[in-house]
Amino acid sequence: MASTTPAKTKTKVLKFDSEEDVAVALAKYTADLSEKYIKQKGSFSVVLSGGTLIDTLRKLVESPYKDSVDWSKWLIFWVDERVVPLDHEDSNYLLAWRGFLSKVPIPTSNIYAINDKKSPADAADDYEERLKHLVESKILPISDVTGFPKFDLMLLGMGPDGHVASLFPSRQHRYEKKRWVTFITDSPKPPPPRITFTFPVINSASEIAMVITGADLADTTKIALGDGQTPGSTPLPCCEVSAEGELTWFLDKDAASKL
Ligand SMILES: O=C(O)[C@H](O)[C@@H](O)[C@H](O)[C@H](O)COP(=O)(O)O
Repeated sequence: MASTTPAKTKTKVLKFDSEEDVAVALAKYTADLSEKYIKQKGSFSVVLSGGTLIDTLRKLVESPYKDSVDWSKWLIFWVDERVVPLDHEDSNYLLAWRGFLSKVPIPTSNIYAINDKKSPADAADDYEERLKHLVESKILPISDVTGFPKFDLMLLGMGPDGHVASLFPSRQHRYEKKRWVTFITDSPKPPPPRITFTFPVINSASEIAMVITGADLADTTKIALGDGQTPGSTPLPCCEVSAEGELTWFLDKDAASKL
């Protein structure tokens, strides 16, 4: 199989005066990509995270985008999900449903939530199988570069410990190279059971937005963008993110304060 590390990622770092400005810019960026990919390939596959990302996406469900985006062509996935019932307060699906998905007309059949009746291991297998089925049905393409599925846009957050998705610095599954989706039963960030895309899948995306706001992320942002020192000998997960097309960092003033 071809290398899982794309040759060279184009990285853009955008700094904004406030979280509100990040939200405005993120909505325009996402709506522009939606138009570009729908024109190019007839659909737009978007991979969501949990955490504050959904709130930062809030401008996308307002005017003008609420009416101008062709929501019928969107496909929604999760880069990671907590293995809890979909109506549980900890569910990333529920978070996204309340803050985003319930406000726009994305067909329900295009929303790929996890199977919440399964154990973490089985839920990861099930999600990977469903992705494979979408590839076979030519709904999702495979990257020519890596051989992993290629999503149009991944919207990622980051933890102060440098985790992205549910790939944590101190957990071995961050090094998974073969699976598309893996699981963890002892996440250091609660709740403990989670499934997550692996780096080969994340790094095969056409576009990735790292959406980072708040002073508690300033040190990690400095490390991730290469100006600081990584504590310990292995790079933090946030330093391993790359995209086949473009990686764009959206930072507010607080997150960018140590750059
Ligand atoms: O399920 C999750 O917990 C998330 O997907 C996780 O990867 C999140 O994106 C980061 O922890 C950042 O979270 P905040 O945006 O809340 O800081």
